[in-house]
Amino acid sequence: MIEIRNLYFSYSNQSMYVLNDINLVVNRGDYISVLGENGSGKSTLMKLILKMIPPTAGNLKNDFSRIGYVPQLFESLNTQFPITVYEILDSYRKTLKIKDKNCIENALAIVNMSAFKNKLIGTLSGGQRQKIFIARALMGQPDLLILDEPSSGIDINSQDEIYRLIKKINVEQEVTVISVEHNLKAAMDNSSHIYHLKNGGGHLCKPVDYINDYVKSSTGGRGNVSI
Ligand SMILES: Nc1ncnc2c1ncn2[C@@H]1O[C@H](COP(=O)(O)OP(=O)(O)OP(=O)(O)O)[C@@H](O)[C@H]1O
Repeated sequence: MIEIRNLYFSYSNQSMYVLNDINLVVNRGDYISVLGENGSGKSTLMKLILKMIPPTAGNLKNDFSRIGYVPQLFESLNTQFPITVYEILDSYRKTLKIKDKNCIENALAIVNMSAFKNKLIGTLSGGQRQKIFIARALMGQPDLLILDEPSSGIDINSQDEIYRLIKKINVEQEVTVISVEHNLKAAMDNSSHIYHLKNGGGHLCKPVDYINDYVKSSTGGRGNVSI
C-alpha cells in the first residue's frame, strides 16, 4: 500500500509548489493511471513514490518492497549500441544481484518475447523494445510496476498489445500498476482508478467518473461529446 498524506513538493530552486496538498492511497491490485497536462507534476509524483526525491512537507508511506520501473521509451537506450536483448537483461540481473539466470527466460516468457532474446535491441520495433523494458522491470518480481507513458512513440496496433500485457501483469501476476498516461482511451479501458493532477492538486476517481467530468467540462455542462 502507498499512503500519501498532505504532501507538498517544490524543487529547491523554486518558490512555488509543484505538488500542493496531495492525498492518495494506492491499494494492492490497483491499476492507477495518472493523468494531467504537461508540467502538472506527474513525473515528480513518480520520483517521490520511487524515493528519488523527498517530500518538502507531508507524509509518504510506501510498503511495496519490490518496485519495477519502465521509463519512457526514448530515455531507455541508445539503439545504435550493438547489444542483444539477452545481454541487456543479463546486465540488469547482475545489477539486481539475482543469481538464477532463469529470471531472464521467465520475464521474456511473460511478455511473449522469448524468441527475440538473441536479437540486437536496435533491430526491434518500438513496441517490441517496450516489451523488453517491461520484461526488464519484471525480473526482480516486483509487487509494484511504475510506467512512464508506456505507449509513447509506439504505433497504434502495438499500443493495444502493450496495454493488454500491462493489464495481464496486473491481473494474473497480481502486480499493482501506476502508469503516467497521455493515452486517455488506454487509461479508461484498463485502469481501476484515474488520478488527475491539476493546478498542483490531485483527485482520485473511477474512470467512468473521470469521463463524466471530462464530458461536462468539454460541453459546458451539456454532457454531449464524443472522444
Ligand atoms: N529538476 C527540476 N528542477 C526544477 N523544476 C523542475 C524539475 N523537474 C521538473 N520541474 C518542473 O516541475 C513541474 C512539473 O514537472 P513534471 O516533469 O513533474 O511534470 P509532468 O506532468 O510529468 O510533465 P510532462 O507531461 O511534460 O512530462 C514543471 O513546471 C517542471 O518545469
